[in-house]
Amino acid sequence: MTVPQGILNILIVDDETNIRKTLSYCLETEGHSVVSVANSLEALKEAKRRPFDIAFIDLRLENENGMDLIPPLLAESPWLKVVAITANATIETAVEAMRRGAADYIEKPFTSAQVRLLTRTLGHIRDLENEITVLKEDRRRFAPESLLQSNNPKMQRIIETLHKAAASEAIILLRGESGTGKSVFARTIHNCSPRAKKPIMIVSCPAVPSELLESELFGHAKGAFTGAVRENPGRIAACEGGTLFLDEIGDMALPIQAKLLRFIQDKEYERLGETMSRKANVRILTATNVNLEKRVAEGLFREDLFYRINVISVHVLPLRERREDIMTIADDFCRYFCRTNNKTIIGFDASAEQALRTYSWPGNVRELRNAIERAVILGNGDFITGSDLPESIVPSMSSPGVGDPVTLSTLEEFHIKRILQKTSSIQEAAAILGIDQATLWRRRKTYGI
Ligand SMILES: Nc1ncnc2c1ncn2[C@@H]1O[C@H](COP(=O)(O)OP(=O)(O)OP(=O)(O)O)[C@@H](O)[C@H]1O
Repeated sequence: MTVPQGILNILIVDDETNIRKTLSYCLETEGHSVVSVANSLEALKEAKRRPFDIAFIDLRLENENGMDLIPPLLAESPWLKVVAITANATIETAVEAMRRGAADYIEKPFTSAQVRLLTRTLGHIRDLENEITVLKEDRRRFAPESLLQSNNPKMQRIIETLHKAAASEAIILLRGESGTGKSVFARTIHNCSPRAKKPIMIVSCPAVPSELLESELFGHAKGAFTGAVRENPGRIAACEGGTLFLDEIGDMALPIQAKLLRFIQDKEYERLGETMSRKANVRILTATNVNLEKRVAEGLFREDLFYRINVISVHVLPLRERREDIMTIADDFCRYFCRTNNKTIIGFDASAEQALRTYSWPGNVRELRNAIERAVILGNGDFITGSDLPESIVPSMSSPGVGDPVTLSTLEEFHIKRILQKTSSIQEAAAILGIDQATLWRRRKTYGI
């Protein structure tokens, strides 16, 4: 279990001065901020004044029942984790405290170690809850409905197909250039499917070295290979009941393709280093930005697997082929990055709009997103201007050459862009650049290409 790093706000409600002192000392030495009170009235007053994460409540307060304090405290702070302190715990008292909303209970006399352990566990739960709130907020900001709209008739048909297919169990193959939003579509398909409440796992095939991809997907037993110091259940097991999204499936090595085919056909697989077959109920979504038919013809992709994953195949259009969406998406990003950077920018001036509308966007929505984020951060006025946009999208700007007064990373970005435009697969581009595919994948994410 991970120990929470955050400071917790803790309330202690106990009529015994000694208990208040010992508990406070124990929790404060752990770095937490503690407030201790002797009765319900003071407890409620404190809870109105500041948000607490955990409350230790003695069930036997001087003239009152601590049990009665639990519901009003929770009404004030629904996230609060209440620990009931009992003198001689009976199952009935513990059950009653839990029924009223306590998260746990501790019996007197208790040790500092018990208190610390309990606090860490509850703090860990609070951390997870906070994380979920942040993720939900992120999801709300990028709500599928607002994301998946297009002014382009072809894209509208594609979106409609995906909405229909989402409800089924069908494997969907998302095709399209890098950065067109295939992963965004995959998440949306999952979120619109009956599996929405279960996890979606995303595995980007080129991002994981080939020799590790098999164990990443299917898991491994302890000692299955050098370095396998503990067992790993794998991503398939981790998204039981949910969806597994295999990004850039065209880059998957042949031996792993064979194992994936078996899983798709039989819903069965084995962990690395084990002979026992395991079952899993997982829907597969895939994406590729390479020509899979060509890879089949070259013997690099199994034909039988290709037919299996090519049930519903959708081509997500590059941004340059749906220019009517550029300004809508740019406006959305502008609003989003203004919120996250506390800026108030009204929109784009004519020069910026002209540049955005005419640029070819080889990095598609990803490149547009990066350009707008940068412009929002750098922009000073009410409007984003052409000069706030990256040099690469302003037409008059020529590519930097070796020896020009530019940074190494600018040169690298331009060079990688050029090579990607000239080559038909990631492997080919990586081979020319002299770096491995995983490195190229990371560079593309960094530069938004
Ligand atoms: N319709 C959209 N609305 C808002 N943001 C989008 C949209 N499509 C893509 N994006 C953003 O663009 C970036 C690239 O999207 P995504 O990773 O889904 O592309 P991809 O086609 O899967 O790329 P790759 O093939 O390189 O994995 C992400 O930051 C994503 O949030």
